[in-house]
Amino acid sequence: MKAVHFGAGNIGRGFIGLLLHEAGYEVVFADVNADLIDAIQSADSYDVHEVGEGGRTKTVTGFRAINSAVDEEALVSDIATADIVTTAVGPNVLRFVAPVIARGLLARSAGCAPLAVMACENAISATDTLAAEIRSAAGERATEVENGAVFANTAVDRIVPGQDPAAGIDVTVETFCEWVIEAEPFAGAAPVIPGATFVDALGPYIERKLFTVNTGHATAAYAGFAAGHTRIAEAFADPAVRDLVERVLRQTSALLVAKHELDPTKQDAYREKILVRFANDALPDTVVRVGRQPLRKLSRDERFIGPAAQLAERGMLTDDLVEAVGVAIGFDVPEDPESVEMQQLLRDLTPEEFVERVTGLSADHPLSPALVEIVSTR
Ligand SMILES: NC(=O)c1ccc[n+]([C@@H]2O[C@H](COP(=O)([O-])OP(=O)(O)OC[C@H]3O[C@@H](n4cnc5c(N)ncnc54)[C@H](O)[C@@H]3O)[C@@H](O)[C@H]2O)c1
Ligand SMILES: O=P(O)(O)OC[C@@H](O)[C@@H](O)[C@H](O)[C@H](O)CO
Repeated sequence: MKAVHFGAGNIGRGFIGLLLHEAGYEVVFADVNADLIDAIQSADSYDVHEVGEGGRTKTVTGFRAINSAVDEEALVSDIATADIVTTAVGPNVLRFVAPVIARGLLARSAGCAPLAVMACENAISATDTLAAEIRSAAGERATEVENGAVFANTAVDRIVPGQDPAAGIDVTVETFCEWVIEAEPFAGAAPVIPGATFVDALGPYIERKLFTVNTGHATAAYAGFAAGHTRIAEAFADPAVRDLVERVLRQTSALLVAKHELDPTKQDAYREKILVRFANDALPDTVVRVGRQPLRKLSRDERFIGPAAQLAERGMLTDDLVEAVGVAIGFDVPEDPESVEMQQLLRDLTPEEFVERVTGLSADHPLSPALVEIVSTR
């Protein structure tokens, strides 16, 4: 069995690659980072170090690596004979990996089993986005790629921080992990991945994950950055940062309970477990990594505006989320291109224009006035 995985970075090596290996797949990592690909190609194994309570070290073997920027033919040939294609490249990169996946799908032999395609990104319906890009890349042959693949959305949860360059290709991760995959597209023939959970409806899972783990994480990052902290655990130990995170997550939990009819007690327990994960001092995670790409994080369906807009539409409280957005726009990190662009937009646009451009909300949306006000005060 073979899986081609795009993105040999933190989550690629530290989570998806590990679980696919444990499920018995040969993993072919595809990445555009030449140094990383060289390092993976010259290794026979790498270690995934889980840190925190009960942490263990797991070893991954049986992988190969392809530089997808220079060796597209090899990649097409591996996709043509693979069972699974996964991605962990970032939601904005999906359109760049779609054409080669389309080529690989079109190169498959007639009669071979459909290729399972699963995007493992922090975004709602990321596989649907990837599928649309693959169909578009296939042009007139879109029906052929559609018939040759099963596209399944997923939700992935494991905090994998940036890695110490001295660690080589080994990865340090938290002990917790959860990979939830929608079962329905497989029509009863889902791949066997013991570390993953297949569910009938992914919607509640991805929103619960993105609007709890990621909303809280980003709030800790932006408030931590504003308070001068470097590491997430250090930021989260700051009572003012923790207070904002807890308030924000009470608001997103109210939405999740109301919208998905989650058991409030279970959602409280889920939230508390996440707060413990943020406090994991053994995890060398930074506010700069967690806050990365603030324009993506402040976009319409993402971790702040997604829940806040839905709360506002339901007439529910949004003040803590709006406060967090006000803190987020202070994220000023010269090495993060989206942070630089956001600061430029703040200088160039009126608050009304900034809110419309960045959040995608029109002026008549019930959340817009509060956002315009918070942007005006910064
Ligand atoms: N790190 C985490 O804690 C975590 C947890 C859950 C989900 N995620 C999600 O996983 C995805 C990846 O995050 P990450 O933290 O692993 O990032 P990362 O930067 O460590 O890894 C991304 C990898 O993708 C590669 N890449 C970029 N463009 C590419 C292309 N065109 N083709 C092939 N490879 C390409 C990069 O070189 C890099 O190695 C994101 O969507 C993120 O939100 C991350
Ligand atoms: O990957 P991003 O940029 O969408 O979000 C940063 C972190 O919040 C994220 O990577 C978490 O560590 C992860 O989502 C935990 O499952």
